[in-house]
Amino acid sequence: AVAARAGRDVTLYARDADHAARIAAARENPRLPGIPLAGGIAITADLVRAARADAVLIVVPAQHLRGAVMHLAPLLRPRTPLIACAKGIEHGTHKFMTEIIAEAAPSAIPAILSGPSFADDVARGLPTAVTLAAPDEVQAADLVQALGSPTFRPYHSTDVRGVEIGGAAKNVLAIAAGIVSGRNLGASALAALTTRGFAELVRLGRAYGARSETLTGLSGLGDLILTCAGPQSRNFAAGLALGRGASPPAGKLAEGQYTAPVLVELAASRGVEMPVAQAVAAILSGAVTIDAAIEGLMMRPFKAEQ
Ligand SMILES: NC(=O)C1=CN([C@@H]2O[C@H](COP(=O)(O)OP(=O)(O)OC[C@H]3O[C@@H](n4cnc5c(N)ncnc54)[C@H](O)[C@@H]3O)[C@@H](O)[C@H]2O)C=CC1
Ligand SMILES: O=C(CO)COP(=O)(O)O
Repeated sequence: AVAARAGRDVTLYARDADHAARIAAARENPRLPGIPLAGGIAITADLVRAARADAVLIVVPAQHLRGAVMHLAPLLRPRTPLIACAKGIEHGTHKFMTEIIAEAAPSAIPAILSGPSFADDVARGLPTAVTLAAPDEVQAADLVQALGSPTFRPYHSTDVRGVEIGGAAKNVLAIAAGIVSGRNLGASALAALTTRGFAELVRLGRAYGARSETLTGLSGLGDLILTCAGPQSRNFAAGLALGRGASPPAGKLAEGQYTAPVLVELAASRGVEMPVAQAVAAILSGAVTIDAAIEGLMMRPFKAEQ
């Protein structure tokens, strides 16, 4: 929808032919009900046709990115920008989204699009600002020109890893924010949790050489604020349910559930303290109860704020 609004010729690919046919007939994606697809958008289940593009946005969940890119790679023209829109870290390999693209499609140009942007808001054409990062600044700026419009404002960046860390970490922290709300711990606790969560995100980012303007920018602090604000976020909603002693809503992708254990492993491998993320991972694995995790966070030794 964004690319069409920016004047691009757009092909929307779905791997399931029946699903593609239903979207084409209804001119609406069932995952975004009530939002008509712009007339010019072509729908296909033919990957060869979809791959004949000047640039590709890949919007599969993080743990499925490698598989999707492996199918796509042999069909792409060399040096096609492949823009990952997923937020996460691959299990087992600890790889970020653009690292997976670089491995699975070595002749493509890896890029990442991230920032505070609920699909529903973006598709409706509500004002949105995001970060688009690629290793080469001219390439990143070209992609911004191709996708930007009066309602969608991408900022370009070359800090690919900083953008990826913000997007992956904020989902885990949003689960924690949801838990705090679900447990009725109050607005003060939610603000404290979000702020100390941000300190963790920054620590991990710094360990990877991320720029501070990225971590405090749209893809870091910006997306953390959005996702920790309420149940429109699926990650927050998952945490909210857990906090109330229920199961996360079925059929709603909460990437933070998959990212949490990998994020904790990654942080440990770099000697970075991430107690909130650690608590989320432990709650999700059943290693601790929510109340014990909260007590554990509050009982940590007092220290200087950093
Ligand atoms: N929905 C949102 O507001 C936003 C989502 N994201 C990120 O985008 C990523 C995807 O999320 P959503 O689109 O919301 O999830 P979703 O669950 O609504 O849709 C994911 C789609 O990918 C398809 N899929 C899964 N594996 C596939 C494969 N191997 N090949 C082709 N298609 C495959 C699924 O069938 C599904 O239709 C996540 O990493 C999420 O964090 C980022 C910003 C906003
Ligand atoms: O990443 C998002 C907004 O920027 C979407 O958040 P959820 O996946 O938690 O719904």
